[in-house]
Amino acid sequence: MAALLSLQAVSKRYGAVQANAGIDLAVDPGSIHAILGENGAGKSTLMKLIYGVETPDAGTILWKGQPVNLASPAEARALGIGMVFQHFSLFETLSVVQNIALIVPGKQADLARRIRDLGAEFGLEVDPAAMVHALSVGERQRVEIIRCLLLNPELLILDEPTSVLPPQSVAKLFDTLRALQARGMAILFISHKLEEIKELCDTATILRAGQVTGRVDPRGHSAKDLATLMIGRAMPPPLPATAQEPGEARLELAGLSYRNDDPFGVSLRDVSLRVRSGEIVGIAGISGNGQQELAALISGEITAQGDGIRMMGHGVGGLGVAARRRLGFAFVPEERLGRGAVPEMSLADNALLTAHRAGLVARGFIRRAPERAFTGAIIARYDVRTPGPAAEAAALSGGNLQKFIMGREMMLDPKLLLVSQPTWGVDIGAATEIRQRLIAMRNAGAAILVISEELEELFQICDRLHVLHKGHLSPSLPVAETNAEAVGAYMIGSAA
Ligand SMILES: Nc1ncnc2c1ncn2[C@@H]1O[C@H](COP(=O)(O)OP(=O)(O)OP(=O)(O)O)[C@@H](O)[C@H]1O
Repeated sequence: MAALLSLQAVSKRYGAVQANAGIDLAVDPGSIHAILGENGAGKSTLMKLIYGVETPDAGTILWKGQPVNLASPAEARALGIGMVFQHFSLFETLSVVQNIALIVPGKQADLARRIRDLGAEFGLEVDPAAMVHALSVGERQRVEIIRCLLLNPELLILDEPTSVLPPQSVAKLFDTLRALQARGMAILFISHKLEEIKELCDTATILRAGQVTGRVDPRGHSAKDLATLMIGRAMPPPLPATAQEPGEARLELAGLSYRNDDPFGVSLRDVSLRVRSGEIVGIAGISGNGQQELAALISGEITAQGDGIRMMGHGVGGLGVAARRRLGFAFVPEERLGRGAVPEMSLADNALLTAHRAGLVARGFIRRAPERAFTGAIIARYDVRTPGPAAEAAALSGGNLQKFIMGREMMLDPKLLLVSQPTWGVDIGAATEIRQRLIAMRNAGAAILVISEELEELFQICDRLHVLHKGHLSPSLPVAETNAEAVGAYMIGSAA
């Protein structure tokens, strides 16, 4: 059987970084082919070459045996290649159907119907009339996947498609992908979740530092083996999360309600929550159930009237982000590009954005040497793979940017830390390290609130959990006394 797509000795360099070096790859029709590798290994770069976003410096790309020069994604799409990116490319001020109509031909009414049909068939439900800015990350991803499927591609590239999906949707997505595979579609699948790769993929190509270091059938290897192949060394052992007596309350929400005027947003009802010094509290739930609103209310991006929110003992309902940060609050938002970091600014200037109080500014002037030193320390401590503090945030691989933002906020040594999706897109070695650092911060007395869709992660690091469902928060569930089924029942609203 001839390969649908093959790459021969393909290379791509960005300045000092050899992102891909002499890569050979063959993708057969009807196969689900995993690309594995740690953060910065060159996976996204390789996919961009295949999708015509970037052009290789050397090597050949063959489509159905014919050499092709893909000068743009439009050319790749015309051949039958579709791609869903790690960072989404939707216009926030347009509706779902308007976004899709930009790429997929057809009348909007017909498209809306096809979006609903595909959604129902593949478990990718989304309201075609909803405005994109009001959608959660998980919902936006559904829109991206639907947009690709509407063009009937022969090869579908998915760059970490499951990183923001709740477990139920992952299972549904896998059913979708298997159905597409059964129709002969080839799928290139990037994921850091090794269990998923074992479950779904029939081939895996492993990249390390831009080169192919292995080709395996993932079904015949344990997740541990795959991790070792990927990172070139054994995994660090997990840190035991020993319980300790929590101290004073650092965050208190008392009967907080928030009416969202956006018809597609979620209103919060009577939310009560307390996070004390020395504990990690998790917010579980499927995205789009009020997580964005809750995070914005706690961070101060939305200021609520009244005294429903207390931080470090102060009523902060009317205070903005900067005033809350001055009390010792730090925050990692869900969207790393745009809100967590400014893409076109250097890492050093991105560090300055929230860490300016860490001695980086004097009398209104930026102190460049301390700024570089602070940024260098984040890079070293959090193993951010980048040429240095002068690199643009947008040039970092997804996982490395996430490590940078997490590192920046954790280096501030906050009294209270709010983190949304702490290990989104981060490889398995770095994810273990980030979780260990969160536990170490807790042990040193920090109060930490983690919003995550990954139940397994929450069970690993949290002392207590709440579940957010349709804007309503469940009672506090001590992790030692609950299990995934009980939490799952709250997640779908079948437990009161
Ligand atoms: N536009 C760019 N400019 C400069 N360097 C870049 C650019 N894009 C990628 N790089 C660098 O190329 C290397 C490979 O990045 P790539 O995004 O392909 O990694 P990845 O394997 O997809 O990582 P992740 O798992 O974190 O998404 C990284 O060192 C990255 O910093």
